[in-house]
Amino acid sequence: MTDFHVYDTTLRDGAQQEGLNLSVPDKLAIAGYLDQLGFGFVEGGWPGANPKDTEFFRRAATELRLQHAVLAAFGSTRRAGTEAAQDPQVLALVESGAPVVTLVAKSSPRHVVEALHTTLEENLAMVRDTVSFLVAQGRRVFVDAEHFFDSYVQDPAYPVQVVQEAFAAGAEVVALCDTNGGMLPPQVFRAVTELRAVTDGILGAHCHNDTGCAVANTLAAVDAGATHVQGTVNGYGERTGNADLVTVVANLQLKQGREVVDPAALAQALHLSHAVSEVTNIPPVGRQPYVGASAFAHKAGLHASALKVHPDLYQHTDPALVGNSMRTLVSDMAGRASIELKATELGYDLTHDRELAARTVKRVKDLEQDGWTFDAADASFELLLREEVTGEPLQYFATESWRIITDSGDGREALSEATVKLRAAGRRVVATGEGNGPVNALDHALREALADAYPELAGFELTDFRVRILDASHGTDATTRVLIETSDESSSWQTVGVAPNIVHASWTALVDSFSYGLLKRGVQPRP
Ligand SMILES: CC(=O)SCCNC(=O)CCNC(=O)[C@H](O)C(C)(C)COP(=O)(O)OP(=O)(O)OC[C@H]1O[C@@H](n2cnc3c(N)ncnc32)[C@H](O)[C@@H]1OP(=O)(O)O
Ligand SMILES: CC(=O)C(=O)O
Repeated sequence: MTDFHVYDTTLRDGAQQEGLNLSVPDKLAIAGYLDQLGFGFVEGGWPGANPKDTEFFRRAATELRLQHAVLAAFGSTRRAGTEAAQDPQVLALVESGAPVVTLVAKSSPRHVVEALHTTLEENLAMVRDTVSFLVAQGRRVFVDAEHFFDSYVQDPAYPVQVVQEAFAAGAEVVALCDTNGGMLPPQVFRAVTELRAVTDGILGAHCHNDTGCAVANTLAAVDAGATHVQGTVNGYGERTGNADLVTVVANLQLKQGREVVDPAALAQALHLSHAVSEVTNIPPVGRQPYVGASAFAHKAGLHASALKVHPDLYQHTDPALVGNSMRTLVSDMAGRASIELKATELGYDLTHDRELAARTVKRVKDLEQDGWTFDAADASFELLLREEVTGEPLQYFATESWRIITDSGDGREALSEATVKLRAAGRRVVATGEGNGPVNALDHALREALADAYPELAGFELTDFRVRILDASHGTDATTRVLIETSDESSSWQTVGVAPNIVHASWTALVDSFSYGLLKRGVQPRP
C-alpha cells in the first residue's frame, strides 16, 4: 500500500467541471471524505490563483484533520524570463504550507512555442528552477507533465527530456498527462513502457476522459510501470472529466489484487462518493461503475433466475466490497425468479409458491403493457405484491369521490380547489384543499380528509412529481403516467399511477404513496 500513490484532484481539476462551484467549506468537507476514502494525496487547489483556494489552504492548516492523505498545492512552473524565487505564483505555493507541491509543466514543444511564447531551453530551465527552488524550501515536488502523451506520439525526445529534467532537479513524481484526453490504452502503454526503460523515478498518470478511456488509460499506465494514479471522485473535471478515481482504485484493488487503499475504506466508496455528490450538488449517475445505484441492479428475468443460484453468476464482483448492494428490478422483463428475489428483498418468502410468483409476474406484465412501470416505483410494486400475498388490497380509507375546479380571471394566477369525500376511521369525511395546480390541491384535500384518522401523514412530503405522455400521437387524448416521490425524515419511496386523465393518474400514485408510507410506519388500516 505504501509504495503506490493514489492522488486525488477533485478539488482542483474536478472543480474545473462546467457548472461545479465549490465554496471553501465545501472543499474542506470534500477533503474529509477523500481522506476517509483512504487516498494518499489530496490536491486542494491552486493557492494564489483565486482568493478561495488561498483561503482553503489557510483554513486547512488548522481545520483539516487528515488521517491518511497528504495535502498538495497545485501551481505552475515559474513564468518565462523570471526567477522562481521572485514569481508570486511560486511563492504562493510555498506560503500555502502544503507539504506537497504539484507543478504543471509544459512537455510539448508546440505548447512551449505557441502558448508560452518561449524557447524549449527556457521551458527546461523553468522546470529545473522551480522544482529545485521548492525542494530547497522543504517541499515534496510532483510534476504534472502537461500534454505528455500528445507530444510523445509526435516525437518522444522533448517530453522525455522534460521528465528527466524534473527528476534531476529533485521531483519525486512525474505524472504523465493526457491533457486533451485523446489517447487510447495501447498508446499510453507503449509510451510509459518506453519511458520506464530510461528512468527510475516514480511515474504517474493523469488522464482525461475525452475518448471515454480515462480509467482504461490509467490502468494501461499502471500495467506499464506507473505507480502513481491521479483522478477525481465521480470523474468530475474539465470537459468530459478525469479518470474516476473510485473506479480506478476498485479496479486496481479488486481486479488486480493491488492493495492501494484500506479495504474498509473501499467498502465506504458508495457512501462517500454520494456524500461528495451532495456537496457538489450534482446528482449521482446511476450507471457509474461500482458505486452507481444501477451498478448491481438486475432487470432481466433470465439474470434473476441465475442470480437466485449464486449472485456472482451475473455480477463481476461482490457489491459489498464497495458498499453497494444487489437489487432486483421488477418490470415486464421479469420472470418468476425476479419476483421471488424482489419479494425476498422486501421481506416476503415466495420460494415455495411458484403459482403466486407466476400470477404476480403476469399482473406486472399486463399492467406494464398498459403503461405502468414498476422498476421506477418500488413502493407501488410492494403494494401490488402484498395484495397478491394477502389476497386483498391494503385500504386505509374508502374513496367516495374527488373533484377539482380550477379558475382564473382578471389576470389572476390560476388556482385549483379540490374536494375529497371518503370514509376513514369509521367516519364519512368531506374535505377541501387549495393549490397552485390540481395535483397540489388534491394532495392538500386528501391530507385534510385523513388528518384525524392518520396524523402520521403530516410527516410525508411530495419531493418529486413526473408526468409522461405515453402515446403522444393521441395528443390530448393520450394515456398519462405519473411518478411521485415521497419522503419522510428517514427515507423516500416512489409510486406510479396510469390513466387517460392526468389528475386520475396522479390520484392513484398519491393514494399508493400515502398507503405505502403508513404501511412502512406500521400504522394499522382503520377504514
Ligand atoms: C491542464 C490544466 O488543467 S492546468 C490547470 C489550469 N487551471 C487553471 O487555469 C485555473 C486557475 N487559473 C487561473 O486562475 C489563472 O489562469 C492564473 C491565475 C493561473 C493565471 O492568470 P493570468 O495571470 O491572468 O494569466 P492567463 O490565465 O491569462 O494566462 C496564463 C499564463 O500562464 C502561462 N503559463 C501557462 N502554463 C504555464 C506553465 N506550465 N509554466 C509557466 N507559465 C505558464 C501562460 O503562458 C500565460 O502567461 P502570460 O500571462 O504571460 O500570457
Ligand atoms: C495538469 C492537468 O490537469 C492536465 O494536464 O490535464
